[in-house]
Amino acid sequence: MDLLLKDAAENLTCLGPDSLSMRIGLSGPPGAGKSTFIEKFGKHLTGCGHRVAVLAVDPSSATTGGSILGDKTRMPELTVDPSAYIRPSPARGHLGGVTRSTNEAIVLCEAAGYDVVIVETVGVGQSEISVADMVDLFGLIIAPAGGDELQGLKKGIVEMCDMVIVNKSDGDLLPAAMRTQADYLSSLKYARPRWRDWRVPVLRVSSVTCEGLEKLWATMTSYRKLMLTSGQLLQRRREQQRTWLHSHLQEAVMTEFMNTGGMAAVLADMEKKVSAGIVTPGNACDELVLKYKQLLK
Ligand SMILES: Nc1nc2c(ncn2[C@@H]2O[C@H](COP(=O)(O)OP(=O)(O)OP(=O)(O)O)[C@@H](O)[C@H]2O)c(=O)[nH]1
Repeated sequence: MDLLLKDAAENLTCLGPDSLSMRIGLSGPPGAGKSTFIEKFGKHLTGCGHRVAVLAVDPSSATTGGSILGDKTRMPELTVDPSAYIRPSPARGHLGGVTRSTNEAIVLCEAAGYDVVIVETVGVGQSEISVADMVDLFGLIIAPAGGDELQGLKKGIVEMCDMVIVNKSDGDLLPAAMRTQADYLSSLKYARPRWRDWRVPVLRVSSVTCEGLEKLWATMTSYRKLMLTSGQLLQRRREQQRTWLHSHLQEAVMTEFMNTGGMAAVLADMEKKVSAGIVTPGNACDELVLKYKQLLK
C-alpha cells in the first residue's frame, strides 16, 4: 500500500495543474437525497466521458464494523458502470482511521485514472470538517425546506461550503425549492468570501428529472478554472497536505503516548482529578508530559 501511494504521489507531482483531478466533497442532512443525486450526477459525468470514483466517509461504520448502508444498493446504476468506482466507508479504527484511509484512497483513485473523485459524508459529526479538508470543492446538498429556516444545519457547514445544491427541485416541490434557493442566497449574501472572486452559488437540481445537472457541472468547472488560474487550488491542496500531516502526527503521537508503559492508566487517573477540580487541565498536561519523558529515559 505504501509503495503504491509513493508511486501515485510521484506520478501526481509529474502532472501539470491541468491534469489534476477534481475532488468534490458532498455533505447534507438525511433525506436530502444524496445517494440519488450522486447516482444521477455520476451517471451524467460518466456519460460525458469522465471516470468517477465515489468514496464514502461514515464515522459510524468504525464502530459498527462496516458501512451500515449497503452502498451497492444505494447507487445501483453507478455501481455497474465500468467508468465508475464506488467504495463504501472503510471500517478502520475511529474517525481518524477512516479519514486517513479516505485520503489515501483519493490519491490511489487519481493514479488509477479517475478524474472526478466524490467524497461523500454519511452520518453526522466531525466528518464534514475532515472531508472539507480533503477536497477542492465542498458542496452542501439540501432538500427544499417548508419554512424559511436553514434546516437546522450546523452553521459551520454552510460557512465551509463552496456551493449549495438544492435537490428535489421538481414537481410539487418546485415552489419550495425556489424559496429555499432564495433563502440561502440571501443568507449567503453577507458571508465573508472564502476564495478570491468566488461567491457561493445556490443551484437547483432534480435527481429525478436530471434537470440542472449540466449547469451544476458547468459551475463546478468554472470554479475549478478560477481556483486553478488564480493559484488558489494548489494553495488549498498544499494547506490541506500540511493539515493532514499535523492530524496524522497528533494521532500517531497520542497512540505512542497511550502505548507507553502505564500512561493510559496515568491519564485516566489524571482525568478524574481534573474532573474533580483538584488539578487544572494545564498542570495535568504538564505532569503527564513529564511522566512520559521520565518513562522514555
Ligand atoms: N422528487 C424527488 N425526490 C428525490 C430526489 N432525489 C432523491 N429523492 C427521494 O428522496 C428520498 C431520499 O433519497 P436518498 O437518495 O435515499 O438520500 P438521503 O436520505 O440523503 O440518504 P443517503 O444518501 O443515504 O444519506 C428518496 O425517496 C428519493 O427517491 C429528487 O431530485 N426529486
